[in-house]
Amino acid sequence: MEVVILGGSRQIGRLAADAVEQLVRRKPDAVLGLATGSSPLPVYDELAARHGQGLDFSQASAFALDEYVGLPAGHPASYREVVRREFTNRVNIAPENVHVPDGTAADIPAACAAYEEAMAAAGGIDLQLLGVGTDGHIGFNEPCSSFASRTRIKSLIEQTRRDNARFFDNLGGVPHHVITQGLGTIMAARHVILLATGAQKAQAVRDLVEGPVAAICPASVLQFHPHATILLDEAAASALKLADFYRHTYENKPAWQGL
Ligand SMILES: N[C@@H]1[C@@H](O)[C@H](O)[C@@H](COP(=O)(O)O)O[C@@H]1O
Repeated sequence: MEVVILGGSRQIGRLAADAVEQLVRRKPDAVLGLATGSSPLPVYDELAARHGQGLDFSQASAFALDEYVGLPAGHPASYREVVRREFTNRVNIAPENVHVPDGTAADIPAACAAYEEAMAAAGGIDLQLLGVGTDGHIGFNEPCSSFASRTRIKSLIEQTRRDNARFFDNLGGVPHHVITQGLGTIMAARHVILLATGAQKAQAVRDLVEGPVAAICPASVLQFHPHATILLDEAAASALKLADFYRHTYENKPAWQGL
């Protein structure tokens, strides 16, 4: 796990975009894993700007992490819409190469299995962007999710529904159920980049980076990932014991090393 502490979300967006750009230039048909929420927005802004300068996504494909169950097609808070609005419509990824779990499926378990199959058929996720919930969730894998889990239906805890109510008219509009890639699915991505900003994430960041690996903090499973990068601002890093060590390590890293 590499922890990088940066000045703010612009810098975080640029560094994550550098990793995406290097991947897409090296492997034009790269498979990207997309997160929603506020944390990845600076990355998408930066990638949209770079697309304007010629960065080509025409052969790339993308898989979203998760989706609410039961929102009508076109609902502005559905992740299918968010992914389209915030990223894929702003670059030249072919619409048929953009995948989001089907939260309207009549047969949810079958839709989840089909999603796993589509990821496998695409060759697996090359680079997975992640945010983190204040309770340590990644995707919508709430505390005590199985580390071996694959894409499936989950229930949201109230804290997550409250955190996400800002995207809906009111708390009552936030679905109770979601489809999410499992922790096992996320762990199969070849590189994961988790982004966190703000003091409200400091405890979750401390737990995931320096706490014991425990299902009560689902993101802590990333300590077992062979290539996990954690990009933080100062506020999100404020509870880390070894913050100075992470700064020193990153500042003294050979320039060719990349993320
Ligand atoms: N399902 C998403 C997560 O993928 C995201 O990481 C989290 C944090 O969101 P934010 O980045 O807005 O804090 O929100 C939602 O619950």
